[in-house]
This record gives sequence, C-alpha cells and structure tokens, in this order.
Amino acid sequence: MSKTAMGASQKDFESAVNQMKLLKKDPGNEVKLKLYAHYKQATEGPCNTPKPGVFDLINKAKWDAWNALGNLPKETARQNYVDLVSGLSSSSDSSSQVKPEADRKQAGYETLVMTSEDGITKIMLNRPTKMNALTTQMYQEIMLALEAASKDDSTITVLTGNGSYFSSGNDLTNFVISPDELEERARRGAILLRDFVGCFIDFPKPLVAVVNGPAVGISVTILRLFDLVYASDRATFHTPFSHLGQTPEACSSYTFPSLMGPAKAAEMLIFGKKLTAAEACARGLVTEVFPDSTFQKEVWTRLKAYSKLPRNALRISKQMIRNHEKEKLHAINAEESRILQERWQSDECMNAIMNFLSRKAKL
Ligand SMILES: CCCCC/C=C/C(=O)SCCNC(=O)CCNC(=O)[C@H](O)C(C)(C)COP(=O)(O)OP(=O)(O)OC[C@H]1O[C@@H](n2cnc3c(N)ncnc32)[C@H](O)[C@@H]1OP(=O)(O)O
Repeated sequence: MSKTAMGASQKDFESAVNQMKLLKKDPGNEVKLKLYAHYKQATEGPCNTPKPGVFDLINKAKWDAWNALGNLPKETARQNYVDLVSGLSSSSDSSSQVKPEADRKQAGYETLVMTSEDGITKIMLNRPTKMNALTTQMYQEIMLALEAASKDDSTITVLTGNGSYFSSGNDLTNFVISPDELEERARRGAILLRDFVGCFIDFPKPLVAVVNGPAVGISVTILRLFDLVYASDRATFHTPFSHLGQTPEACSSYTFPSLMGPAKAAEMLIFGKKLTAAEACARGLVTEVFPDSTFQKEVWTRLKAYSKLPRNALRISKQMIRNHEKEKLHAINAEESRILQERWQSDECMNAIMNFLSRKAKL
C-alpha cells in the first residue's frame, strides 16, 4: 500500500469513507474489523470505552480490533484506512476484468479456482493469506464446484489449496455474530455442515486430496471421504476440537476409529495431537507422502496417468467400495452436526473463539 509523505488528508479520509458506502462486494469480516478499528482510531483516538462482555461477540471483536491499535497516531490510522479502502476498490475493479486464463478457468467462484484439463477437474481453495480458512461462502462454493465436477466429463476430481496451507479449517470469524443471532446461526451452521459433508459422502467419481501444506480441523477429518490423499512432507494434520470447545465432524467420530483404531483416533480427535505427514500415512489417513520439492510434479504426473484409465470403470469401482457405508455415514454426519449445533452455543466454544480472534491463542 502506498503512503504519501504527508499522510492522507481529512478530505482523502472522508472520500474513502464515502467510497466504502458504495462498495458492491462485501470485503469480509476481517477487513471490516480492520476498517472499523482504523476509523475509530482516526476519529476518536485510542480505544477508551469499556470492554463488552464475552457473549457480546460482535462488539467484543470490534473493541478488540480497535484496542489492538494501542496508541497508533490518528494520522497513521487515517492513512491506513484510506489505503485499505483504495486496496478494496482496486481489487474489485480488477475482478471485473477478463483474466487471460479464463478459457479453461471456470468463472463464478470468488473463493476457489476451478479448472478442468487432461481429464482432471481441480478445485483449488484460494484464500492463501488466510491459510485457506473456510468461510460460509467457501463451503457453498465447494458444494457447487463438486456438483459441477460430478457432472462434467472429467475422470478425476482434485481438491487442493493455494499457498502454503491446504486449509486452516473453519474460518473462526464465521462466529463473529451478536448473541441474539447465536441460536439461529448455530442452526444454519449445522445444516451447512451436514450438506457440505453430504456432498463428499455422495460424490460419485474418484476424489483426490492434494494436501500441499498443513491441514487443520474439517480439512483433516474430511480426508477419509476422499479416495486418494497425497501429501507433501511439509503437511501436518491437526484436529484441535477440544481446544476449541468443539467436537469431531465429517464422520470422523466413526471413520477415524475404524481407520486407525480407537486409541490413535482419540489422540487426534479428543486430545488434538498434531500428526506429521509420515504419521498420518502410517495411520492410513494419507495414501502417500512426497518430498515438498517434487510434490507438485510427482503428484500431477501420477494423476494425469490415472486420468487416462477407463472413466466408467473407475467410477463404478469407487461406488462399489463406498456404497456399503453410505447410509451409515449420512446418519453419523447428521448426528455430529446436531451435536456441533449445541457446542457452538456453549461458553467453552465461544471463549475459545474469542481467544483466537483477540490473538490470545493460536494452535
Ligand atoms: C459450518 C461448518 C463448520 C465445520 C466445523 C469445523 C471445525 C474446524 O475446522 S476447527 C479448526 C478451526 N481452525 C483453527 O482453529 C485454526 C486457527 N488458526 C490458527 O491457529 C493459525 O492461524 C494457524 C496455526 C492456522 C496459522 O498460524 P500462522 O502461520 O502464525 O498464521 P496467522 O495466524 O498469522 O494466519 C494468517 C492469517 O490467516 C488468518 N487465519 C488463519 N486461520 C484462520 C481460521 N481458521 N479462521 C480465521 N482466520 C484464520 C489469521 O487470522 C491471519 O489473519 P490476519 O491477522 O488478518 O493476517
């Protein structure tokens, strides 16, 4: 972001405030919190209002964001606000331009890049600066992408991540809501979770996870619903549900014990032990681990060869392997989603989320 030697003038600041009102695309909760904090700092100076209660999630998140700016001078906050708005305006301008690779890149996704080539449809999580944390929009786009991939003429479907992470799991800012919305949001979250996992249970073609880096939460538990899981040796597998006051999802309360035995599953799902790629491979969660330096080359060469195999034979074999469990998995998915709906409304869960958002706790 550019900063002038003089800093932004009051006129620049007011114009940025007006520009924000005209912004068509929602910039997301994190950016909105940053804008709020810098606006307050620029207009009122350091935060000196009482801290809202722990259950007043929205106001507490706003207060935390403002308070985190400490004694940042008003002029700097004003400049930062102007820079933030100008970044948003230019990115929304550029998003309307036609991209050169648009012929093979499928349009219509904001949080994913979906491409189809050589018999392989690739769905790439595309929020690298947020470690591909999964927002509500992202869950919905992944479901749409899977639906499209199930019907296209590709042989194999791949899910991977852009940047250093595969995914850091559920975006914890999904929980930035006011107390009176909590019950309804938990209800909708449980439906979203059930539908999302259901798409993986029912996916009809070979589904491959190309785990390019660390995976957290639901991006780990969902892996057992894939047919192949290839991992870079840089990847780690972490399910810190108890730390977050939450419980396992994506059928892992059933699939993990049946895959690795109850004692090893408990280590991950109850106590949040983080596994290396080699450990995950030894437990059967990962098919094969590759050195990070050759990961992309080796994996894509392998997948391109597989994609030339007879399409219908692959599809039917997958269904034969998976169909025995399908009904059971749907029932488990529904039950896990129901339990999480309750968990999301618990003090344990809310405190853990607020600790992350106020940067008191990281994994
Ligand atoms: C509706 C369906 C619900 C399904 C239920 C699913 C449950 C789960 O998936 S539980 C797992 C939830 N995930 C986490 O608890 C991870 C939280 N993130 C972290 O602990 C760390 O960010 C990290 C270890 C993943 C990475 O640490 P580090 O390398 O130090 O990088 P930063 O923390 O600075 O992250 C960069 C940037 O990304 C934001 N971010 C990362 N992960 C998340 C997340 N899960 N939710 C929200 N935001 C996330 C982080 O806040 C940073 O943002 P900026 O500060 O704006 O740069």
